[in-house]
Amino acid sequence: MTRCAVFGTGSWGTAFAMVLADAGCEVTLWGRRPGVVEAINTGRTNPDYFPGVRLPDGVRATTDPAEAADGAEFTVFSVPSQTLRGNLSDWAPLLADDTVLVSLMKGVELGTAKRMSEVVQEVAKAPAERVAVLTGPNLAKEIAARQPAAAVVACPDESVARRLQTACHTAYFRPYTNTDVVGCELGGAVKNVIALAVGIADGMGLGDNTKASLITRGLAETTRLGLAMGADAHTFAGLAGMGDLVATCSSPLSRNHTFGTNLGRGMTLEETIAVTKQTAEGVKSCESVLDLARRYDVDMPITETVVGIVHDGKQPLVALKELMSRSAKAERH
Ligand SMILES: NC(=O)C1=CN([C@@H]2O[C@H](COP(=O)(O)OP(=O)(O)OC[C@H]3O[C@@H](n4cnc5c(N)ncnc54)[C@H](O)[C@@H]3O)[C@@H](O)[C@H]2O)C=CC1
Ligand SMILES: O=C(CO)COP(=O)(O)O
Repeated sequence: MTRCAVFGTGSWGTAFAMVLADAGCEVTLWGRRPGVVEAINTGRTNPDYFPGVRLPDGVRATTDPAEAADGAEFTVFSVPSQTLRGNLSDWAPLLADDTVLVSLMKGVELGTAKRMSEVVQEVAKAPAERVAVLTGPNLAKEIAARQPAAAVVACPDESVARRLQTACHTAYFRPYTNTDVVGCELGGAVKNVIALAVGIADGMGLGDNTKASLITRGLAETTRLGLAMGADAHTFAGLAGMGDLVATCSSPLSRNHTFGTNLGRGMTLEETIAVTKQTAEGVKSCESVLDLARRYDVDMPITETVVGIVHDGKQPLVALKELMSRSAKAERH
């Protein structure tokens, strides 16, 4: 039986552990909080994230990272992007040389502007061919309810992507393979920033034309950055790009969307952070995405606007007026 380790008992770590177990794997979840680990092992549920959802028998949990990592063919990471480097420094010595390292995370590291697979490669000293990412329109609560969804598993070594595809393929979860890791990761990280923008617009009471325009132009700026970084344009028209934008920008389940809505309704940043219980990656990653845009000399006006509102205290109405008063352009430039 395929053994998997999943580091992180939050929303997505737990739901993806369920997917792996439903696909026939034996999964050990690592969690830092003993109460959650105990509840998973004895109550067969994760009450903090999915109360009432029974976890498959193939999932157990531990607070011991060595126990989680032991014998894992796939080692999956699902902690907040900004803590991964610190976490993985502790775990790296425990990981087998041949385990496939899988990132579920949709963020870009502050300061270094590195994608999560780059952080994994660097800290675990693993070649790119042994590092994979999983992304796409996968709101954890819907996956935990076993509603049908598709995803992308990306790795430069397609045979590794195929192995991961098999490991997480169930009747309700349909993963496709891709070798464009850069495009897949950027799609996931930048859509969180665009979801903040759409949420802000929703909170301001704006309608569907505004939403569609932000999604479409958001995809245009994601693609521009991706092309500058060597990604394949087709990736952005797929599940990692358009697919995840549609899910995240339209769903009240999205933490990024909800975060933006609260800001758009007039909450301060501090008030919004206080009511946000789970990880909204775009709040920090909007700055690192803008950092990438500057490093690659790419124009990303929506991302810039989000940074202005979230970090520089710009009023949404003022920011929106500035965005709309940019010079007229060709749709493709
Ligand atoms: N929730 C979702 O629907 C989806 C989330 N993702 C991505 O998955 C990643 C994880 O997000 P979620 O599980 O949703 O977040 P979450 O907030 O639900 O869970 C995060 C987990 O990390 C733990 N954690 C927090 N700080 C930590 C630290 N310093 N060291 C170690 N562990 C720490 C928390 O205790 C929690 O178990 C993010 O990058 C997110 O973008 C991707 C697809 C879907
Ligand atoms: O990535 C997600 C869905 O694919 C989840 O989005 P949020 O992190 O905004 O909840």
